[in-house]
Amino acid sequence: MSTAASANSTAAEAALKLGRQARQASRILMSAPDALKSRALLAMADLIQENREALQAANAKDLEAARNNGLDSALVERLKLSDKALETMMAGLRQIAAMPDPVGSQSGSTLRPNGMRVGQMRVPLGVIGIIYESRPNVTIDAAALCLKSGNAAILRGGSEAFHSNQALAQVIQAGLEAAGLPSHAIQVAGTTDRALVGELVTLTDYIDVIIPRGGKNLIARLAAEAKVPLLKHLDGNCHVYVDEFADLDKANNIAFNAKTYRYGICGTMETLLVHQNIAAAFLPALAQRLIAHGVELRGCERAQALVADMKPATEADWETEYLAPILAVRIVDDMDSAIEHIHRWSSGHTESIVTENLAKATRFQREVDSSSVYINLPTCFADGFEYGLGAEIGISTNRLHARGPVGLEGLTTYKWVLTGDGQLRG
Ligand SMILES: NC(=O)C1=CN([C@@H]2O[C@H](COP(=O)(O)OP(=O)(O)OC[C@H]3O[C@@H](n4cnc5c(N)ncnc54)[C@H](OP(=O)(O)O)[C@@H]3O)[C@@H](O)[C@H]2O)C=CC1
Ligand SMILES: N[C@@H](CCC(=O)OP(=O)(O)O)C(=O)O
Repeated sequence: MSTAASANSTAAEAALKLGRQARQASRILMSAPDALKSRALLAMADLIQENREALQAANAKDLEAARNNGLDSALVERLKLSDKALETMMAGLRQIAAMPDPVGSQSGSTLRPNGMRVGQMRVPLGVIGIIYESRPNVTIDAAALCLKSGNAAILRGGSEAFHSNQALAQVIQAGLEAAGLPSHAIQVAGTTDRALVGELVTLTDYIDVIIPRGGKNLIARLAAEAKVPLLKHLDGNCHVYVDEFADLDKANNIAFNAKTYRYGICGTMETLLVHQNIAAAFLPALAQRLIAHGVELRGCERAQALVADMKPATEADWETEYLAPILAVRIVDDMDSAIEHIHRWSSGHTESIVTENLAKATRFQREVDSSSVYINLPTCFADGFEYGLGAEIGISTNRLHARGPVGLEGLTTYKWVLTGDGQLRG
């Protein structure tokens, strides 16, 4: 067997093992009592606290390798298990433990003329495979949300976070054991081999949904190879449109926050659209503030005429998710042109309008077809915790079955439940 063929057969075996174990665990997890699931989550939070040093030591290995490999600073930042990141992870686990269990809740009960009752019951999706970026907090957020919603999970994080994720896997395993839940309920892939991803996405007997969080490279592969349904969490080419009726101070702060809160997250504004009537009054001051903060601006000709230090933007800039201190700027004739630009170039993640005109704001919110559409808010609010979901698996850019930040409810589906008293059909 050639080396490549042998690597693939190893990946196939590893994927099959993960899938089988997950399916077995999911049968138990589907009907596990909330008290046990919450006990496991609280145990994981305590274990993070107790193992802070070991977790940060594992993370230090990843950080050193990342710096040696010249990883971009925004990406190094999201890789870091700082004290604050650990605190946030523990808070998230405790918060999710305290949330109501969606599994088993019933809704929409109606009484049919023949006396039978028809309703719906929330049930887990089953086994979820998650392929995500090099961001260790996602390992805990995803584990917590999947467990609480009764789903078994196979987690495949980015290769730069390998040591951190292996250390977190031990915390997850110990937490499951402490609650007497199957240890395969949440499995963290023990390899960075991308061949495993290729195998996992074909395991239709064992995996019900794959959630890919990532960029164009990942999705190109999955679009070609996946047989398991995908709940895509893809790139965020997000826009802020500053309308002619905007409060300019408010708009300045919103645009600045949308770009600079964190450059590496998918909710970061990548293109600013400005109505021509307020461009001269608005753009130079914001540009000065952004440039002083280290942001490079690339603009259309009209924007360049207003800001000296602006490079020319090309079509590639309208399309690019920089995830970096770079912002594309375009002056538009009116709101319709802004919406047209968004529909042409947006990735359907998150967009925002800044205006004091309620009618225009409402029309923008209705007509822009992205998973989240804001009025007078920065796009970096695209986050499950900020939406009150406790945490998020990510931001779904799918149209089905969940859109935007996906929390517990997004990880469930429903079954119809009917109750009668011997009614017969026909
Ligand atoms: N909508 C959302 O919720 C989210 C969207 N994103 C988007 O992700 C992108 C940035 O993250 P980034 O880390 O660069 O994403 P990547 O797409 O490079 O990586 C994400 C994951 O996919 C894996 N991967 C990438 N390409 C392949 C492939 N061809 N075959 C198998 N596995 C692959 C990576 O593994 P490996 O480590 O081997 O490269 C990693 O685990 C941005 O576009 C961002 O907006 C990110 C997070 C959440
Ligand atoms: N929603 C999260 C970010 C999610 C996300 O995709 O981040 P990243 O992995 O940096 O692209 C937040 O706002 O912190």
